[in-house]
Amino acid sequence: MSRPRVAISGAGVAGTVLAYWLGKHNFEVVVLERSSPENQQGQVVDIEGPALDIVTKMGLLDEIMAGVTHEAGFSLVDSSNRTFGTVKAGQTAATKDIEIMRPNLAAILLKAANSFDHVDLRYGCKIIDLQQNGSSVTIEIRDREKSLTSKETFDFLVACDGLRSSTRDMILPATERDSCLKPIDCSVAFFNIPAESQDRPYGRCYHAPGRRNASMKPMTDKVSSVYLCLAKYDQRLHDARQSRDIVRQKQAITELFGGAGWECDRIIRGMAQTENFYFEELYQVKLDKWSRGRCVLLGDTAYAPSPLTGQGTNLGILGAYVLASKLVKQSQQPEEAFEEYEKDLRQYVNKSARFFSISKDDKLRYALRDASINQGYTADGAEGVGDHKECFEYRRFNNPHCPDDRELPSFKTNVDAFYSQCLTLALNVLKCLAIVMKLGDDFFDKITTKADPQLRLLHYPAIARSEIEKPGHSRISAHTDFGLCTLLFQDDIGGLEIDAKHTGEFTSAPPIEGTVLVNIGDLMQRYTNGRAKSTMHRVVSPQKVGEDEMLPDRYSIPYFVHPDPETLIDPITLEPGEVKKYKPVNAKEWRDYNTRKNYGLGRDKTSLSRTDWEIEAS
Ligand SMILES: O=C(O)CCC(=O)C(=O)O
Ligand SMILES: [Fe+2]
Repeated sequence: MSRPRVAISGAGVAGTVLAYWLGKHNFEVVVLERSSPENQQGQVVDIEGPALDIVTKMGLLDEIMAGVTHEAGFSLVDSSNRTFGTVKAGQTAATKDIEIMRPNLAAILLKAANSFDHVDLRYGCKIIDLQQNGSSVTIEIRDREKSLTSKETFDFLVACDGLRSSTRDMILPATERDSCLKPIDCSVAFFNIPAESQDRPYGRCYHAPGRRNASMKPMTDKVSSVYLCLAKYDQRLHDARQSRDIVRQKQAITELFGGAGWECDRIIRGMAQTENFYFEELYQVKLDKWSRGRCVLLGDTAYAPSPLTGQGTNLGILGAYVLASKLVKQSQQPEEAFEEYEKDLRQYVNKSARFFSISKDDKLRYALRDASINQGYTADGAEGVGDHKECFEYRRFNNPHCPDDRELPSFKTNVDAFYSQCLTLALNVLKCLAIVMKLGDDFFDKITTKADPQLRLLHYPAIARSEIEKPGHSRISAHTDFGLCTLLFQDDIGGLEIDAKHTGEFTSAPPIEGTVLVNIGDLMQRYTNGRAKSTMHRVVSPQKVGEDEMLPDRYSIPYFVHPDPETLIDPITLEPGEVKKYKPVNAKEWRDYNTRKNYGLGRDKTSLSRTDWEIEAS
């Protein structure tokens, strides 16, 4: 049997790791890279979790360790370079154990892939057309150096030529080409500038007004690496990006960051001189399916989490390894191998799916046990047999039943990072609510200094429509949330419905890309003496259900915002003679009471009678 012949477009991290593993298993591999070897771009990347195990298996750990940057940690600085906080390496996600310059990592991986005779790396080569039939893919390759165009046939093709992959455009149907790129309204530039003594040992990060951020990391004695970021859409930057004109891009950035404080003027002077300059508007890539026939997508080309997550490299390495292992097992049925690769890897791309995919016994090791520590796993049926869901509750202070990063690689780190972002957003949402309710804009600040809100990862397993539409059944039945407010993140399956005025009439609240839904909770209703009404909501069948009449898995993440535990929620009256509609409640007792009630966990131990706690549904 002849060995399988595979084309890989893109010699980045994912492409070279794949070439290595397929080469090791005797595949004939042709890697096509449009740029030249010395033209590898990129700044610092982290390697962690399963990706670290993979490079270790490749025997590359020592070489990678020799090339790591030596950053002692990260300081937050003000406009005069005064430090107002430092986080040492290893204490946070900001400085990882293994941080390496992307071009250095790429060179190490490339050398490893190149060690096999039957791996052929071709630079300056671009795929300009492709055709596939049921058993092979024929691609037309343009070799820039030789000014030649040739056609070659392969058993399959793997596209991993980046976020804006042109090979992907040839593989996907026209309707999906642009729609898979999701802008996140954030632009970044990175480049190196001459080092100065203050650049080490700590990386430094400076926030300037107007959603601007400048960060610097120590690289070598000679150079430091700079990141500039604007966290909003900007027309000038957008036009400059579209023009592909580096002079114009540098000009737009100079206008934006010149005079912004800290070392921004030094940075701008350095940027004017630097050759290694990269500027990009950030996107995520999201696709329902990563393969078409004999062609498959890998790494950022298929699933780009955006560079801000720091996960792109790790997912690229992991994806390449998983794809190689499936192809080695099933080289004669690549379509099946592609499906298995996708099934396995999606768990890592969708972080909450990662937790729910472990065995039920393992999940139960992290079970929620105590209402006063509302944290841990709850299985399908725990909140009543009519609901069809499983949850993992996560808190920042009371978090004893959470798998650590060794038990479930990267899980806690990822959820933690997301949790902090939610907390910042939640406190800002509360501020807005306080302003509109004329309570004074720091009203909620005073009662959220040690707040321990609850992030809930929710999984609604795939289920037949007939099952969910039986009387008394839903994905989650109609209810109000019991905290102050809830930030609700949903995937794109749909099915959430809302009855904001408690009239019994529900309207659909479909997911809107890039938005977060905010529910008012019962505690806010009590606190505002009924001025703000808690949002009644439920999750039922989505408006469109596939021909098989099955509801697919649905994932959502509510973030329930609770005040400091000792807060007394005594209704605020604003009008003369206004009568309080609710008795005062202690925030912790309220939270415990409702948790116990929802999960049927033990008896109510408070002195108040049940009626004191209930909040009317109308
Ligand atoms: O999954 C959803 O969209 C809603 C979840 C929810 O309402 C809850 O967990 O309280
Ligand atoms: Fe809810």
